[in-house]
Amino acid sequence: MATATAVETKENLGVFTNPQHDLYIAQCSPAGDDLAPGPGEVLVHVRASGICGSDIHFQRHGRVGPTMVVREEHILGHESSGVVIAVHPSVKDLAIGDRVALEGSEPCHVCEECLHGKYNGCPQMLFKSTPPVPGFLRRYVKQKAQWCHKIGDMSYEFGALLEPLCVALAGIERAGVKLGDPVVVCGAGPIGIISALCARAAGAVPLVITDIDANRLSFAEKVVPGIRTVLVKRGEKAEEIGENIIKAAGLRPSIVIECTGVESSVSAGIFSLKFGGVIHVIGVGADYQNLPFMHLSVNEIDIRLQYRYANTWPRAIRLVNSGLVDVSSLVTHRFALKESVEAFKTASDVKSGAIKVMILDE
Ligand SMILES: NC(=O)c1ccc[n+]([C@@H]2O[C@H](COP(=O)([O-])OP(=O)(O)OC[C@H]3O[C@@H](n4cnc5c(N)ncnc54)[C@H](O)[C@@H]3O)[C@@H](O)[C@H]2O)c1
Ligand SMILES: OC[C@H](O)C(O)[C@@H](O)CO
Ligand SMILES: [Zn+2]
Ligand SMILES: [Zn+2]
Repeated sequence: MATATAVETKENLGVFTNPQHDLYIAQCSPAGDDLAPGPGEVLVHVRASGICGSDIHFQRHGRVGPTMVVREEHILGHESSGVVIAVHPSVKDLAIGDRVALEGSEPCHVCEECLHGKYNGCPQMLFKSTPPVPGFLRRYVKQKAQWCHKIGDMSYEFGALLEPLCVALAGIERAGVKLGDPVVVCGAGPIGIISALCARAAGAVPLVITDIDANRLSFAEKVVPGIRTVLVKRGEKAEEIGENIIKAAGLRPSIVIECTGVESSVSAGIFSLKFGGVIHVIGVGADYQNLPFMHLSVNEIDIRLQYRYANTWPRAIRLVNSGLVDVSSLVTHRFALKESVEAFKTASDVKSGAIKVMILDE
């Protein structure tokens, strides 16, 4: 097996933010002699990376929640795929030329959560792009072979979309969606739309999606066959939104998959649910939120939440390859690595009509 020293490389460039909220492209590691992968590692040329809402959050607000805080120069990106360009001799199951999707997780493998297969709860987790761990938004990255998922001849863009699909799959599993379940998705961003695609594939019917942005709802109607929409007006009471959801669905749903993290949207989802229903919250938001406690109590509504995913990639790859979950319409904008600043502007501007913005490198 060749090592990185045999590989011809261009300048390694990364997409950075910092505590001053700048966004810039600069030289980054690994470079030069450091490009050679270490034991258990491969060197990957990152070919496609999606911009996630949390990348925008880290840049604009400097943090996600109270613990994930940008305290120094920081490389963004955790929705990436690429091609293996060098392999350490200890790695037996990857070869130069393999296309791989990169999983950002790097857990400890020995704690209780890891041993029980819930490595997303690992207290020692080093998650790429969650500060202080640098992300994948760079040209070259060294990656443990274990966290490279082979994607065969799948396109790099689809490979990058596997990450938000994994978020949605973990959501569908924890929400417990079954054939014929009436399901509501709150928020028609990428996570909401992919969750709706997954819920549909899992047999949810009827399927409703909400948003405050009419364009996002139109987009959802185009890509998720048969979905019904509810336009939420700013300042509208959660109870009213709940009623509108029930009207659109024609009944009280049994499951809400909440993909905004906005307090009024979480409450609206709760008010729409039937007795014994489940609200599964993927969205992240304010550190403390008010919920309609007594309504939850007298309706025996279960609240579940989610922190990323575990063991979802193989399933996501099968779903995309089989066409059961069609992610082909989600990418609305494409930029080259050197245009990343523009890419972030587009992804953060609601008026751009962006759903998923991809950063590509040749
Ligand atoms: N739990 C996890 O592991 C995990 C993983 C990935 C993303 N997330 C979170 O999931 C959420 C969705 O991600 P995304 O990339 O789709 O984000 P996004 O910001 O693109 O989408 C959120 C959507 O919610 C809509 N919205 C805002 N307020 C609303 C309201 N009151 N009612 C209805 N809709 C409203 C917005 O218009 C937008 O379309 C984010 O909070 C993100 O940080 C969580
Ligand atoms: O880091 C906190 C983020 O919300 C998650 O890691 C998420 O974006 C993964 O897709
Ligand atoms: Zn993300
Ligand atoms: Zn662990």
